[in-house]
Order: sequence, then C-alpha cells, then structure tokens
Amino acid sequence: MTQVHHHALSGVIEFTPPKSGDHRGFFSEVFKQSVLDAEGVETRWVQDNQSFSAQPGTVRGLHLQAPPFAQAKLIRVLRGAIYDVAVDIRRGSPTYGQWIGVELSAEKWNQLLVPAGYAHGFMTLVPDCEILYKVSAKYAPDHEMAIRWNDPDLGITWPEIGVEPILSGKDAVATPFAEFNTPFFYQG
Ligand SMILES: Cc1cn([C@H]2C[C@H](O)[C@@H](COP(=O)(O)OP(=O)(O)O[C@H]3O[C@@H](C)C(=O)[C@@H](O)[C@H]3O)O2)c(=O)[nH]c1=O
Repeated sequence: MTQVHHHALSGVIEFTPPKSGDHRGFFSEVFKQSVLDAEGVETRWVQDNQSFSAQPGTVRGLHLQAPPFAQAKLIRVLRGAIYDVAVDIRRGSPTYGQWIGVELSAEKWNQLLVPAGYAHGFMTLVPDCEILYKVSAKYAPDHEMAIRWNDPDLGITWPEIGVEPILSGKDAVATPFAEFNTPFFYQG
C-alpha cells in the first residue's frame, strides 16, 4: 500500500509507493490515479517535466504559474535528494505565507503533491539530482511568476549544506514576498 501523509498545509500530500525488490532489481507503481482519487485529489495531469542539477546547493524556485495555467505538481526524485518546499500563496488562506519543506530522495522513494495556489521550489542536497514531476497545466511562460527563495518574510529554513547556492538569473532577481501580488484567492 502507498503510504500517504497529509502535511500541515492543506492539500500538500506526501506519497510513498511500495517497492518490491527481487534478484533482478525492483518494481514500483510510481503513479497510480486511484491512490490520488482516494485522497480527493481531482487533478488532470498534462505534462511531465524532468530536470537535472549537477551541483549540490542548486536552488530552483520559488515558482508558480498564474491562472488559467495554475499548476498542481507531483514531484519525485529519480536520482539524489532535494529539500522540496511549498508556500501557501492563496490570499485569505489561514496559512497564507506559511511553508512546508520535505526531503524527497531516490532512497526514500517519496513524492510530494503541491496543489495549485502554492509556490514551489527546491534545493539539491547532493550532486547529480534528477527530478521528475507531473504538472496539471501546460507551460505558459507569460503566466510564470517567481518569489525570492530566501525571502526573510517567508523565513524558509533551507538546509545548511556548506556551499554557495546556485540559481538561475531569473530566480536571483525574483520578486520579494512583500511585493508579490498573488493571483490566487482562498476558496475555503
Ligand atoms: C518550466 C518549463 C521550462 N521550460 C524551458 C524554459 C527554459 O528555457 C528552460 C528552463 O526553465 P526554468 O529555468 O524555468 O526551469 P526551472 O527553474 O527548473 O523551473 C521549474 O522549477 C521548479 C521549482 C518548478 O516548480 C517548475 O514548475 C518549474 O518552474 O526550460 C519549458 O520548455 N517548459 C517548462 O514547463
């Protein structure tokens, strides 16, 4: 049975599918719609994204796409380990501006569901991290938004791994949280 853990922020769910090993290697049902259905996740996945980061301390995020291209994401790690973060950016939410961080790794075999209405980002913890994630809306560059990963107003406790963070040019100049005009509104 897939282990399911609902995190403190609503809709953020961690899934750990079972893995059966034998003398050949292993087998695992890494995505199973019925497992998500059982948790009330009504999401249609339209795209799979894969990224590779060679250096530990690589930070990607915090990213989101605005409606009508808002994306839920289901994230897992094929190789290596990351600290994966979701920030509630739904205006009016009782947990607006709160974040959650979960270590995802190939070893743990866990996955994180980050619903639409959250900003998402991660830091790689080891060299050569390969990430695969499903998204529920197509890539829409005109609707992309980014919030500064280390914004003091968010106060995300990123892991101390003793290296300088590596960011894209875009992420290095991302919007401070105080200036971020969220396109999401809490629906209750
Ligand atoms: C996200 C994305 C990027 N691209 C292109 C644009 C660019 O040329 C190249 C790299 O894009 P980025 O620098 O935005 O990639 P990256 O910084 O890895 O962006 C990703 O970060 C994580 C944290 C997320 O949550 C994702 O949704 C996505 O925003 O890939 C696509 O073609 N399709 C896509 O869906």
